[in-house]
Amino acid sequence: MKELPQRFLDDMKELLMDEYDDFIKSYDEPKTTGLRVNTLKINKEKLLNLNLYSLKPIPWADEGFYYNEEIDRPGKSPLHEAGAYYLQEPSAMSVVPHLDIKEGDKILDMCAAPGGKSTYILSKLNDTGLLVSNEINPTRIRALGENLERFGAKNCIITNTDSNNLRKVFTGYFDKVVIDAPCSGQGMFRKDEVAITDWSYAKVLECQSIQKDIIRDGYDMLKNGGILVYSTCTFAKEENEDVIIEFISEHEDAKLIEMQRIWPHKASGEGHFVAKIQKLENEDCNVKYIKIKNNDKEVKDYREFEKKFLNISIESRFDIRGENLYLLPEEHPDTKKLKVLRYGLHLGMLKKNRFEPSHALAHYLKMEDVKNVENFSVQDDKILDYLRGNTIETGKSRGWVLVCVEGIGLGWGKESNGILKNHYPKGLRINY
Ligand SMILES: C[S@@+](CC[C@H](N)C(=O)[O-])C[C@H]1O[C@@H](n2cnc3c(N)ncnc32)[C@H](O)[C@@H]1O
Repeated sequence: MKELPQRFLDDMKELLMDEYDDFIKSYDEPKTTGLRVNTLKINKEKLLNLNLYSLKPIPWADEGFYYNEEIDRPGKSPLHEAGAYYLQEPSAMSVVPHLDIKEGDKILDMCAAPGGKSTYILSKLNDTGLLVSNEINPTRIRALGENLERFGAKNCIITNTDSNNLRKVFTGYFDKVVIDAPCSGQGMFRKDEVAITDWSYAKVLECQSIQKDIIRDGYDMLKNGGILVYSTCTFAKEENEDVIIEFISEHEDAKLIEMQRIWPHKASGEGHFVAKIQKLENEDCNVKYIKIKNNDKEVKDYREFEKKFLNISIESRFDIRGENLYLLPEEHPDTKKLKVLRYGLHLGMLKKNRFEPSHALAHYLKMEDVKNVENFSVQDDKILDYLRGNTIETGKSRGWVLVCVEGIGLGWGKESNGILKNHYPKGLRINY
């Protein structure tokens, strides 16, 4: 490993005192790796029974497991492509449990890309409530979009803006806000040498200034009694306790519920800081809602697709943008002042006299929701062939078919003359 910066070592010595030597020794250990089960798609027992990886439970996350990257490759599995789990650094899984999510909660993830916390929130919401998943960086937001799509939830809006713009739209609205703040990334040193090269004390102070701004904005967006969870993957006190203590001292009605650290020399994880704050003041909510139009005529082709190929009928909460048909979330705040990447579930395209289902819909539907299904075991090479973009010989001619792995939707195929034409998106096809 690269040499650690002297300023970092001096600060850690001052902070950790007698524990400092153990902390430094932890840098000789291999980095930890984890996966988190998406309970919207598969339960833990089923994944464990498939016996694919050497999984060990992560103590602070019910859905989380350590895997051994020397022998396991969970990122290269059709189950990963199907959104059955998300690969996440184990200590980062400690954040969402602090939100104590209840079904129906309205939640904001303010710094969301690539989606570690947002995907966990979607599993916990169990397709109820609302998640607004925001990312300021227009490049990083692409990975966020793909990861959230794979998780297959309908009540989700993805925005691309800063905390100040969000605050103007959502003051006093959310039950829970999570701020996984941009930080100087000291907890990344063991897994990424670039994090060591990029680090400087100036960066600590620069991040602290951003952190102070975004925590204020995040707090304004909570309703009375709402919970804010602030986290970082850095060890610097300046970016953790100092930010929280200054914030609490400036907000009489903010109650600090807890602050917790995961240290790499005390637990199996790269390290994380989490603070939980409750808002005990009334804030007028300024949110307006989108008016839902009656568009039965425009969605006629979609309804025909539904009758022919699905066993369910989706609620009439449609939004049509050009050829694109969306299902609005149950809670549908008006976000026209914000840059929005995704507003609810993309159902597909309204083409001339026909409807073409989207990849997002394939991830959303359960196997039993669809009339025509080709379901493969994860060990079957045909599923890899499908993910590579190849056609499948089925001997049937049923039209739209949902291709599944272990009962989880992966993507569409269109069947005619005994051949299933591949509709797995070109940009997502695998090369292994
Ligand atoms: C620690 S990462 C988030 C990781 C993510 N929560 C996860 O679990 O996958 C911090 C994110 O904050 C974003 N960010 C940077 N400055 C920001 C700002 N002023 N407001 C909101 N987000 C910001 C960064 O682009 C980065 O994606």
